[in-house]
Amino acid sequence: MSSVLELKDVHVVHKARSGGVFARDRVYALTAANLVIGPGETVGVVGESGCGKSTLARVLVGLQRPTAGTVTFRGADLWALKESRRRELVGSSVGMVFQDPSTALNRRLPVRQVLRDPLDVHRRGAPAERDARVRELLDLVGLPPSAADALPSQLSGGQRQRVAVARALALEPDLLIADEPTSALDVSVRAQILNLLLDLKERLGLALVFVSHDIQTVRRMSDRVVTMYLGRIVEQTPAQAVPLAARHPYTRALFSATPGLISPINAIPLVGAVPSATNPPSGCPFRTRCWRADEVCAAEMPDARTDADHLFHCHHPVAAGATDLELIQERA
Ligand SMILES: Nc1ncnc2c1ncn2[C@@H]1O[C@H](COP(=O)(O)OP(=O)(O)OP(=O)(O)O)[C@@H](O)[C@H]1O
Repeated sequence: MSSVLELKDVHVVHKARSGGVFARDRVYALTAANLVIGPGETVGVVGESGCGKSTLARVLVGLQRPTAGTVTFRGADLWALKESRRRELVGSSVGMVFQDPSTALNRRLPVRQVLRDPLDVHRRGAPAERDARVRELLDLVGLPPSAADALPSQLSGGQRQRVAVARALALEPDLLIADEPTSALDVSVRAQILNLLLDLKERLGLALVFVSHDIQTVRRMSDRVVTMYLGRIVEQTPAQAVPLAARHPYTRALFSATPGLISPINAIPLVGAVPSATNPPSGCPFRTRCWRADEVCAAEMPDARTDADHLFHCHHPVAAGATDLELIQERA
């Protein structure tokens, strides 16, 4: 498959922020991540808080340099490039929409300048063409031309997020990364922003990576669901087959706990807390909370197993099509 972007065996290790017990403590934010984003594809990323979703998003948009592994944009090894070339490649291939448009946009600049900035930095077209592009971008995200004169603080949260989307699209990227793009917005405008992203994706043929706590929305929006646990991608499932076709016990538990899906009352319990990312368990990261785990899971990280376009890391996967009730009974 041709790819817009590819991660191969990517690791991100941070020094622990103050509060780590020892100065040498390391946080394993992303471990051995392999991911291929195809043209026009929507990939949804799910997992509990702290599992590495934002770190993955930052790697995908070239904001986070991996500690190890390769990030390939349009066939080029991103971090092997000179800085100027890397900035140019990232700028023209990928746009990012952050969680909170109030902090993501410079409050002192009018919207016109917010949108012109990437065009100026990357010297796109003559000045008159840049102004025309600003008008085009506003139209693309459903804002009137008069919005160009407003300061971000004069706009509503939903309008600000539209400006943020327009800025992300300024250089005509192939890929848009949206990290929790609606969680800072009023419930009433969330659907509008999600619909805008889907509409733009269709009209512009964009690939979209959508990170969210809201797994129902991820499932609805995506072609493929990527499940993360403690810094690892543990499963990649075609979205229309989630949750019943998911084979990783964690994906099943995560989705069964979502109201409105399959069994809102009889959720598979996720017992215990996520272990610390400074001291992840040996073997499979989920094994300390998994009802199927045995000594093999403690000894070895499971290799990727594939089944058509489905991929999972588990020594003891659940049967495809097993119901939540069956899994709850098995667990009891
Ligand atoms: N700059 C950093 N320095 C130290 N640790 C970090 C840094 N950035 C992230 N981490 C840690 O790396 C792990 C992954 O963080 P990340 O923000 O990617 O998770 P997340 O899944 O996006 O969480 P959330 O859903 O709460 O936003 C966490 O343990 C986090 O505390």
